[in-house]
Formats: sequence, structure tokens, C-alpha cells
Amino acid sequence: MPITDHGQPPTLSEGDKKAIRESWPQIYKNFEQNSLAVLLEFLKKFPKAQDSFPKFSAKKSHLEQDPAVKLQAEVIINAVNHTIGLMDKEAAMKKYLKDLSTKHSTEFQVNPDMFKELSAVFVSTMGGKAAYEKLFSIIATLLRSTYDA
Ligand code: HEM
Repeated sequence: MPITDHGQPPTLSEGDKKAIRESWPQIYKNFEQNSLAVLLEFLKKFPKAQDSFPKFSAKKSHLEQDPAVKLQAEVIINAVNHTIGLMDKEAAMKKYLKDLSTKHSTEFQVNPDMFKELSAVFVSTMGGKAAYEKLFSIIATLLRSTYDA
């Protein structure tokens, strides 16, 4: 199933939440490595996305050593971790992501098509579990939501 970023976002079943709660700690335990791997893979696939991050090293071949890249990767995975922590509070989870969307659309002004692309890299890193496809479709749809409004 591809990541969706339009329309009604999927709902996480109790089974989805359980699958995420059981597997996420293994991923988050190595949050520095895992988040960096995701961000580097994303930037490799979508080199133009790097234009959104003028703070990153201009040398695309040395990105993995750039502390600003590592920090940004951690910011992203911590936001995913926070979202997972709000899975049982759907309204709060949506508000958190919508506020984050507003920042991306007004302050950072990044290309909204990229949320689903970064999400897809995340999901493939996590073994492509169906529950994560739903979670990241929620994330991608809500991060995009203030662009479409
Ligand atoms: C899963 C998807 C994503 C999540 C969870 C996420 C999360 C975040 C968070 C938590 C921040 C910090 C917000 C703050 O300062 O209060 C941020 C900043 C930012 N994000 Fe994202 N983001 C995602 C995808 C993307 C994508 C795809 C792009 C660009 C292609 C992007 C570009 C940026 C930029 C430019 C900033 C500001 C960086 C700076 O401090 O200079 N984000 N993001």
C-alpha cells in the first residue's frame, strides 16, 4: 500500500497501535542511526529537497558527517515518536501534526509533495509494516493539510 497524503487519513485500529507499540522501541532505541539513515536516503532520492535546508553542508557527499543533518534527523524522528505517544489521543495527535504543518507551509515553505516521500523512506526502513503505512499516511496527510486548505 502506498503512503497517502490526501483526503481522509486512515484510522489506526487497536491492532495497528499494538504492532507499532511493540516494534517502535527497537527503532527508537537507535534513533540517531535510524533517523540519519532515513534522512540521507531521502536526500539521495530527492536531491532538490536539500534546497530547503540551507544550513546543511553544500557538499552532498559529506552529508553523513554534518552535525546539522544529524540534528535535523533527530528532530524528525522525535516528532514521529511524539506522534506515536499521542496515538490514543486522536484529537491531540491531529492538532500536533496540523500545527507542524502550519510551520512547514508558512515558515519553512517546503514542497508539500515531499512529506509522503520522506514517509515512504521511513516505512521501508521499518520493514514496510501495514501499521506504519497507516501511521505515516496520517502524518503525511496532516503535514500537507494546511497547504491544501
Ligand atoms: C515525516 C515528515 C516530517 C516531520 C515529522 C517533520 C518534523 C519537523 C519538525 C518537528 C521540525 C521543527 C519544527 C520547529 O522548529 O518547531 C521541522 C522543521 C523543518 N522541516 Fe520538517 N518534518 C517532516 C518532513 C519534512 C520535509 C519532507 C521537509 C523538506 C523537504 C521538511 C523541511 C523542514 C525544514 C526546512 C525545517 C526547518 C529547519 C530549520 O530549523 O532550519 N520537513 N520538521
